[in-house]
Amino acid sequence: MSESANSPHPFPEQPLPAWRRAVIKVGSSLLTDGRGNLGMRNASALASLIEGFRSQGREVLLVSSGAVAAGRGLMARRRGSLVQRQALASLGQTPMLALWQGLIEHPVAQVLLSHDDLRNRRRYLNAQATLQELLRIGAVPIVNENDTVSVDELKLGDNDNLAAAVAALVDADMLFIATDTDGLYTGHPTRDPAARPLPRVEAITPEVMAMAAGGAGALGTGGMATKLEAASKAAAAGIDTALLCGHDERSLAALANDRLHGTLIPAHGPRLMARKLWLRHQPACSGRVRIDDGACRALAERGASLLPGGVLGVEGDFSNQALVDLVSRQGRRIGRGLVEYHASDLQRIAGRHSQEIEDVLGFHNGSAVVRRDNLVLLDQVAATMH
Ligand SMILES: Nc1ncnc2c1ncn2[C@@H]1O[C@H](COP(=O)(O)OP(=O)(O)O)[C@@H](O)[C@H]1O
Ligand SMILES: N[C@@H](CCC(=O)OP(=O)(O)O)C(=O)O
Repeated sequence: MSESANSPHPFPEQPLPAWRRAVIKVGSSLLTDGRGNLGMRNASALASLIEGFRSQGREVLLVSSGAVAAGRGLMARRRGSLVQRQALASLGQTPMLALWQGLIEHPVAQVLLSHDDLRNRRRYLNAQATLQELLRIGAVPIVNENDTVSVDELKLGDNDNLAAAVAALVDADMLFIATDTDGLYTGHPTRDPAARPLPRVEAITPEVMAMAAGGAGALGTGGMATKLEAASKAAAAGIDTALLCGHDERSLAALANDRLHGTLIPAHGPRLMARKLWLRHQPACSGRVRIDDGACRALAERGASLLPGGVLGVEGDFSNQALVDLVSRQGRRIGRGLVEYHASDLQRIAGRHSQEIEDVLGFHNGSAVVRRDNLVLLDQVAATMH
């Protein structure tokens, strides 16, 4: 097949940025037919591509949708209510994984994640360590949402965003989102006769998001909108994203040669440490720490750690390692970070020299209240929060 039925106008070929570790996200539309039966054809071509990358010494993680659609095929059921879809995901997950296992020669490893796993610092670090170890031993991790417990994700069709989160989690260089259309068009590719291909998108502006307003295909859930959200998060994390058609032979052959027929959304800047990304994407803080002008300057201008001497006061009851907002004397939010001391202990060492911590508290968690590698400034936070 040279041109997808969902892609009325071809995309020009362009070079891909160099990459060594990539996340490839495969949508339900590529793995199942209209009735939800799992299909070998596209999966087989994608598996060959993955094997080709592996033989070049490159690392690949797969984020695969298709569990709900496969479960639906098994039970000959419509998607139904949320709990019915969760049950279908549970039924369809094993056949979906078995499909990949039969096609990928390297060992494949099932990884089920929910957004909560990425929100909780300890679970996040555990997931990161497991994925790194799987890559180290040469396995291909196959990630999906843990649909049994992920209520919102099923409603939103969030595997695109999950793929961006996984790419950041493992410090990937590249995020490939393979779907049933060639890339981003200026309007819905089959419903809008004026829709034109966009081979490169520098920034996901509201105007670009509006192009994806047409919703998802028959089997997918998020449509282009969640793919653009994912690309925006990846770009902010310093990761390039490519949107491409996963059932177009020409597109897959080009990819094997580091060329793209699709949409490239380049990274905005250098890659950020995964730890800082995690800090940026947390929705809420447990408390506030008010800091003086000298501390504000030291954080902003010198990238310094926050020391107890710069702390004016504490609001909220938080434990050590909680995420707190750092605010100026006037109450302006400066940044956020993981705090080394419990709120009540921090209150007692506020304004003191680091050397006095042990005398005051009887113990010592280090000289900093928030260490520089556990801290992000507001302009960095604002860039990706929504
Ligand atoms: N501007 C657009 N450009 C390309 N595709 C679009 C656009 N707007 C909506 N779409 C739809 O998004 C679909 C892909 O998303 P989705 O169905 O969720 O796939 P997947 O299952 O791969 O995640 C396309 O088939 C297309 O119908
Ligand atoms: N976790 C769900 C996928 C949800 C989803 O995001 O689907 P899709 O839009 O096809 O990527 C499943 O395995 O069916």
